[in-house]
Amino acid sequence: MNRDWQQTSGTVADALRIERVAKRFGAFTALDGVSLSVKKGEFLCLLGPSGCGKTTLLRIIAGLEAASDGALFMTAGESERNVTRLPASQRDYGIVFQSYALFPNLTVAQNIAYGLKGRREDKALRVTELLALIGLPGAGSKYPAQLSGGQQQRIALARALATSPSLLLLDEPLSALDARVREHLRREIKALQQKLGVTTIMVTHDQEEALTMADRVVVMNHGVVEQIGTPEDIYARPASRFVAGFVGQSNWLAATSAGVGQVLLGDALLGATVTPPRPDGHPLELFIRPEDVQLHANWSPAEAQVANTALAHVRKIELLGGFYRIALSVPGWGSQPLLADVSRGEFERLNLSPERLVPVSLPANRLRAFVPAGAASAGATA
Ligand SMILES: Nc1ncnc2c1ncn2[C@@H]1O[C@H](COP(=O)(O)OP(=O)(O)OP(=O)(O)O)[C@@H](O)[C@H]1O
Repeated sequence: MNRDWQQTSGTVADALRIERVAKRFGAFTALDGVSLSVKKGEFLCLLGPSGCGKTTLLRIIAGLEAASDGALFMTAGESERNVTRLPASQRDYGIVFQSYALFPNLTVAQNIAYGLKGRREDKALRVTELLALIGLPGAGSKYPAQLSGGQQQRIALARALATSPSLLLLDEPLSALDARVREHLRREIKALQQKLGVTTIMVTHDQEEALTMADRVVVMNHGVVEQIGTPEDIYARPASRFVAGFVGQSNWLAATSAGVGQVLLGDALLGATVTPPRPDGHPLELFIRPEDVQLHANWSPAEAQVANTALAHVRKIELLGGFYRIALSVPGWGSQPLLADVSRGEFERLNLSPERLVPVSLPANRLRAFVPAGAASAGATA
């Protein structure tokens, strides 16, 4: 047995383990101690803004770039292998890049068969199987230029899957396609990945893509991992100020800490999730999604007693397709702008109109407090 292989216990559920990987380009640190593991059969997305290091991490996993520090382990059967120094050609993965990267002078069938070894008839059989799998059964004799962008990317996917690799790496595979094709292919790739159960890591800067396709999302910023979680975790329970601001729409309200689980917003004490606790008077930024802001039809005694409730002025009403976005300001909370998203049915029930007063609540379990970006001891809610 190769000495790089070792029996492991408890980690074989992980297809890939990355331990404190760093990458430096001269004096610049592109990755700063990234650790994560990918479960067998999982679809993991690396999400982050341009330059955060996600492509560099994918290239290190592929062996196309060497890590400056740290280690990578891949699992095969019951064994885990240290692949940190293994050349790309000896790693078991298929890869799809943003640009289709098909050979223009080879037919679709020849492109797919490119990495396959063995008898000609076996290869032909495998190509037919793969073409059926990606929904292009008759395309084998065509050339890439005769296919649309979306079709070419499906061929690239078939080529990456041809050798049945244990790991599928996708580097922004949809970003060169137009929106409609992109959405369609998202669903196709996800369905194919689930059908084959192939462990997949996809790089994207598109949050919608990550949230709709991934089992877990790794949010990166400036070469570090900000949060790893399910799409629901990332969206509803962001672990840092950066994640909260990067993913989805959010309201940000300046407040100060005021005791355990409480904040002072304008003149009002509100309940909020503030962890770790901050000393009283510490500046905070309150975060709440527009769809979590609740509007009430009446200012009844029952509503008045709901915690975190006050009267708001309706400033502006916008119809954004399937829902209304209502701009509010609440004098009792310092009159900072506050957006609320309500469904069309809810909008009718509320009978809203500009300059009306409407009771508004910020549910304490959806109201999260972060230390403002750039403030000392940058902290986050858990
Ligand atoms: N070969 C290189 N030499 C020097 N700097 C590099 C090299 N490759 C990447 N970088 C730098 O490392 C940082 C991370 O790059 P990377 O391509 O991983 O980012 P990314 O998150 O994938 O962004 P994008 O979506 O724009 O590709 C960037 O600031 C980039 O300029």
